[in-house]
Amino acid sequence: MTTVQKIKEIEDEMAKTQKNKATSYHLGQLKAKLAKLRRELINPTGGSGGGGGGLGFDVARTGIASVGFVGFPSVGKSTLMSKLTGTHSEVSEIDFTTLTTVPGTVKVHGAPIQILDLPGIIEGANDGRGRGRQGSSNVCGELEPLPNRTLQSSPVKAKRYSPFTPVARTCNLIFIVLDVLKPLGDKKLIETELEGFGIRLNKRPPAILVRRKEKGGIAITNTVPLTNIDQDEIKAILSEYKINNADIAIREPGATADDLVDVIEGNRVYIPALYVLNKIDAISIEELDLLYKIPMSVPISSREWLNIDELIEKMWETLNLVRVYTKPRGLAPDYSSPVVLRRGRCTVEDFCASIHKEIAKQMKYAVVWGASAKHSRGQKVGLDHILEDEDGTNRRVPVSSSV
Ligand SMILES: Nc1nc2c(ncn2[C@@H]2O[C@H](COP(=O)(O)OP(=O)(O)OP(=O)(O)O)[C@@H](O)[C@H]2O)c(=O)[nH]1
Ligand SMILES: [K+]
Ligand SMILES: [Mg+2]
Repeated sequence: MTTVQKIKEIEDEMAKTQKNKATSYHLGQLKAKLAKLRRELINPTGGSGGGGGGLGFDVARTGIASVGFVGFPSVGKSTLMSKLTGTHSEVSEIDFTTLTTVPGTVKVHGAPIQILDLPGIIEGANDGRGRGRQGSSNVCGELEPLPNRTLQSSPVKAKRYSPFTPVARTCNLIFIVLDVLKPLGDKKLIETELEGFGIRLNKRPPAILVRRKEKGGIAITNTVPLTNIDQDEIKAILSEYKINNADIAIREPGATADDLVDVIEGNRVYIPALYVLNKIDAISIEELDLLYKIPMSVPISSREWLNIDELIEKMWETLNLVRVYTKPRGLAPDYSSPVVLRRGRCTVEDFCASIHKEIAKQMKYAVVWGASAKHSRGQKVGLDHILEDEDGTNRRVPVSSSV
């Protein structure tokens, strides 16, 4: 039996098992088994991660942040990418027009952001057409066009896997591009596809600690009520992973068995996602009103260039970047090309490192003004000072250097 067949078998069994006290141990076991099989699929040779590996598609990465366009064929990913970045990516009404990842760059508020136009998601891993999964022959990411997918096919019968999804794991933001003229169920199918690759959308890592020990058995503590997972499930999962001695601390409200599996597997990536609802030029105002109810979504028309400003603003907010303007001594700050840092990695040291790795070593202090500084005329700060968006700092950070 192939891994894909084994996965299908477990999924079928889970679908027909009702969750109750008597079945929770069994369900916990199945969830852990499923996660292990999926890991094999991401990374067939074993080992860690699945950050792309042999299945990924190498593309030169530029800019401080990247946005990957994920979606079924012909939803308008390339139309959007081409117009947004000015980089040509073939557009046509024929499905699977884009066969490799096409990178481009768009400058938003002075920050260069890489856009990755990914090929349309493929269906049919179960019947052997989902290339890239079974062997290593697909490492270059080349694909032949496949016949049009059937829109009505049920999610259980037609599992869709794309060998390009691993690229999505490395993005800072994912645009799930949907065609508003097609069934909304496609949203769920894409989410499931990405989840299968260890991608968690619009979610934080669960606050669950698993500390393995040499001996002493299993000790479970929880600071929140366990509403979605019970002791049997926890035990089944631990046993499936052959964890016999460990302290488990659950602090995540509403933690589930899947959360626990995620923590044990450890190779999950947590990426924000926006749902880009394309082709609104082809629907009525009443239908448009309904679309606005979908959380984290932006209705647009890439062909008619409608509502793109809102999309760019949402993209900017969600990327949560920190711009730092540098100021040469005696001159006005340079507002045109900020140093762009990512939230959580935006100390003065990170700032220095992004210019030159030697700078931090020589630096005694930096002068910073803006939201993170105490006074408007500038504050002397050390390497560990955390910068805020639109802060300014002196360009000649090293006191001694000859920059
Ligand atoms: N009505 C309408 N059609 C659009 C819009 N955006 C794209 N299209 C059309 O949809 C078709 C597919 O567009 P592409 O940009 O090639 O779609 P894609 O998602 O890149 O497709 P693949 O590369 O095959 O996965 C083309 O005929 C486009 O002209 C839109 O906003 N409105
Ligand atoms: K297309
Ligand atoms: Mg395309």
